[in-house]
Amino acid sequence: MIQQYPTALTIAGSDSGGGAGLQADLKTMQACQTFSTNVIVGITAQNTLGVQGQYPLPKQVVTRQFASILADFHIQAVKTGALFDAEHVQMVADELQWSRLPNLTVDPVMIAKGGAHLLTPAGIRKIKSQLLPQATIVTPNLPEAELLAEQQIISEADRLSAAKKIQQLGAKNVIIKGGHGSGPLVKDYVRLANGDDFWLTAPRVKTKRTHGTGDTLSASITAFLAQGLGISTAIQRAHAYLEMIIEKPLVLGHGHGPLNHGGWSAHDEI
Ligand SMILES: Nc1ncnc2c1ncn2[C@@H]1O[C@H](COP(=O)(O)OP(=O)(O)O)[C@@H](O)[C@H]1O
Ligand SMILES: Cc1ncc(COP(=O)(O)O)c(N)n1
Repeated sequence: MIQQYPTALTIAGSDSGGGAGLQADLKTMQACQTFSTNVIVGITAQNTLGVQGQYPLPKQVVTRQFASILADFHIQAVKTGALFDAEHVQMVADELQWSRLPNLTVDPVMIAKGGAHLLTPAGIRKIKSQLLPQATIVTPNLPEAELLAEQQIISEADRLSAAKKIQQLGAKNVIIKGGHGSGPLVKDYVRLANGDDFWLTAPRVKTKRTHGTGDTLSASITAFLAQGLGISTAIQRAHAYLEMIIEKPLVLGHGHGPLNHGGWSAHDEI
């Protein structure tokens, strides 16, 4: 039987609040017309107010999920999200290495919007040494880019030099997201493997309903890569999708609320 629908894999943590992590990835992929399988690396007890508990899963539970997925599906693109610690980053890097799955998006999730750390310092070092060399694209926010590039990022020139340093760690393409910046515009900086670069700019929406924005952008890029789009087009379409739904949030929870992933239709122009 020939698989007839674009299919991806997300390797991530579960968010009981439903707005970020694995749950954001699955909803995003569906909205962007790609089917996603999933490897759950750990479970968080979480809501819009913060992360109340983190429970990384035993190695056997993680590797068994990979085996089940790889035995059945033809995976066209992959993304990683919260991976918790060095041991789990290594597990995932090993599975990706031997399975040789194409189109890897690494979202180097380190700190949740509410301030909780979702990755240990040793986990950050492992992402740099084991995952970035395999990455088609890495999608850090500003604090994550500072940690990966080991430099402060204040000016636009700092973003350019940080993106170059992150490429030197092995990631082919880099997007440094600008949500944590200030000013009336949110500016994401993209540097492609061939050295071309560009900015994606959008009006800063005045909202605290930004839980899962990073997961949503990286899952959307993954969905479009699974469909065979080129990296530059996939990034631009993902950005357009995010900017469309961030303007129509669901009013839920008491903290950083979730996005409305289904808040666009396939007929919308993105
Ligand atoms: N207030 C906002 N208005 C418009 N776009 C935003 C806003 N906040 C974040 N974004 C967009 O959401 C995406 C995720 O950005 P960011 O918040 O920096 O990442 P993360 O969720 O990983 O911390 C980026 O494409 C960024 O441009
Ligand atoms: C399981 C999990 N994965 C990722 C995030 C990051 O999302 P955000 O930065 O929007 O809090 C999260 N909060 N929880």
